[in-house]
Amino acid sequence: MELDKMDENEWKYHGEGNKSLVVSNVQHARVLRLLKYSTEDAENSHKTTEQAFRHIQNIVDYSQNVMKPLLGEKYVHNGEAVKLPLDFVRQLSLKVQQERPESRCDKVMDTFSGCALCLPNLTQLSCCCSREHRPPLCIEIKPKCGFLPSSRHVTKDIKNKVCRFCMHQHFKLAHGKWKRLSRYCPLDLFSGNKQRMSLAIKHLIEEPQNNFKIFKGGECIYSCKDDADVLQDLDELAQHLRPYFLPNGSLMNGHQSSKVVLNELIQVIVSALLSSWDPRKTHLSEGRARCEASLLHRDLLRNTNHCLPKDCVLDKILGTQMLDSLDIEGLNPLFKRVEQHLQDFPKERSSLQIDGPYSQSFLEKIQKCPTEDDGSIEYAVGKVHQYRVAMTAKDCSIMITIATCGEEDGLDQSLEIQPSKPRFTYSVSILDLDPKPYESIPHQSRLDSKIVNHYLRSTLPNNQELANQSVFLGWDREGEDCTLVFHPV
Ligand SMILES: O=P(O)(O)O[C@@H]1[C@@H](OP(=O)(O)O)[C@H](OP(=O)(O)O)[C@H](O)[C@H](OP(=O)(O)O)[C@H]1OP(=O)(O)O
Ligand SMILES: Nc1ncnc2c1ncn2[C@@H]1O[C@H](COP(=O)(O)OP(=O)(O)OP(=O)(O)O)[C@@H](O)[C@H]1O
Repeated sequence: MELDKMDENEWKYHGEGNKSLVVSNVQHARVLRLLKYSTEDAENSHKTTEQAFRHIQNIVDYSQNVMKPLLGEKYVHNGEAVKLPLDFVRQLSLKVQQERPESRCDKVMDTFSGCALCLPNLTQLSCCCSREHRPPLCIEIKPKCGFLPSSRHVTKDIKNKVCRFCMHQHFKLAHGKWKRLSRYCPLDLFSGNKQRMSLAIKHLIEEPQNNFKIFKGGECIYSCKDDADVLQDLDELAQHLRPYFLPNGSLMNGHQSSKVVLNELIQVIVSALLSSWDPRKTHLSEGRARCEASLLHRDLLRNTNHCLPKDCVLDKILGTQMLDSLDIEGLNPLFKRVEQHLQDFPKERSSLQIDGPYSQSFLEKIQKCPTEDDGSIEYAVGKVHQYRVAMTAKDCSIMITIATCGEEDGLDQSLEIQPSKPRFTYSVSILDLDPKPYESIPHQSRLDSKIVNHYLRSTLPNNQELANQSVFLGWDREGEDCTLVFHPV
């Protein structure tokens, strides 16, 4: 890529999240990830080129030096910070504007700094040796948090029974973020049990929200529609997938074939998520792997063995998420200890690496953090760093890219679901591995209370937990909507 000869016509809109907008190159398997600002402070908060470049370099360093060692070399692509001509970035911003979903237009793309992150396009296969030349399929899953907390600091028993995602669904529905509840439960996906995993993926397909997308040849063919009233068209999706999963000339009729095709897709996703070269298993603790809100029959939840192949992508993500060992409720006092220490010794902010640099020594602070609280600032900082890394792992996405291949395509990585079925070459990657800001911890604490209180109020009206704890009624001042809540004493 020649940075001084950038042409906006060679790039197109690819997708976006809350913090960044992504464009893909029409010829090469590369994307540019540009940061976004909220429209209110776009004028005031834009950074100088040097500051923006440092910010993006921090993301690269964090991916490379912190997340890659934790998640595994093969899954993480840290990318490269680049400086682009301002004219190119402005033209690009105008070009992509009409493609952007309305729900994301509360933020604008950074057109001031010219800085971006250049990454491989993970919807393409780097070595696509398929002889059939069918465009690769890519399945993107944002799995979210896959375990229940076991921390003794948790004050609400419901947090030991129902997972954060399932509780959060009710809060999101009430606040208009989504129009329907998703039946997906991350604990089913992370269970390692193929039946539970298949059901989790089926629920993601039914209601993708921001947790599931499919790309074909780099184009997004399936995701949550901006008009969330519209139900997903599964037959249309199956039409796209049919050539990959059903042999030519299959006589199956429309609806029947859609079911078969989607089922095959689910089996391929499960196999890719569980694929590992390591024969060992990670056993999951029973109590942390079952969510009472999951729709699965209790017997299935109870009678299954919960384990993940060691080093499969789910094992790596779950292990990193579990660095949050204290839960936000146990972390909060340690965050306050760090805050107090920084007030007393502001110069130590840099040696404690509160805002980076995300170097080898940042990783060491995480890995060498004492297991018991010895009252030290080192313990508190280590736990805060661990929590932030766990937050990144709770918000990352998995990309599974597959292409059909024949018997003769001697491939290193291939998925064979059953000998009679098509074989796929595949790659699995993890994306969106940005550091979560230290300053966001108080927000996490407030959000946690809001989600749990809302869940208790909305799903369990005569809830014993609330009844036991409430002595007087008051207004939740943290809530944007000033909802009536019970205050524990
Ligand atoms: O807090 P959560 O669990 O709602 O996660 C946020 C995500 O919402 P979700 O629940 O996945 O729809 C949210 O995703 P959406 O904007 O809702 O697509 C972001 O990923 C946000 O991260 P960041 O602040 O942009 O770095 C995420 O915030 P962090 O908590 O990871 O900072
Ligand atoms: N390297 C990549 N290759 C292909 N597609 C990508 C790549 N990076 C990002 N994308 C696409 O762009 C979308 C937005 O990227 P990303 O998730 O990094 O944004 P974000 O703003 O950080 O998200 P969040 O809302 O989680 O903060 C992704 O969901 C994915 O579809």
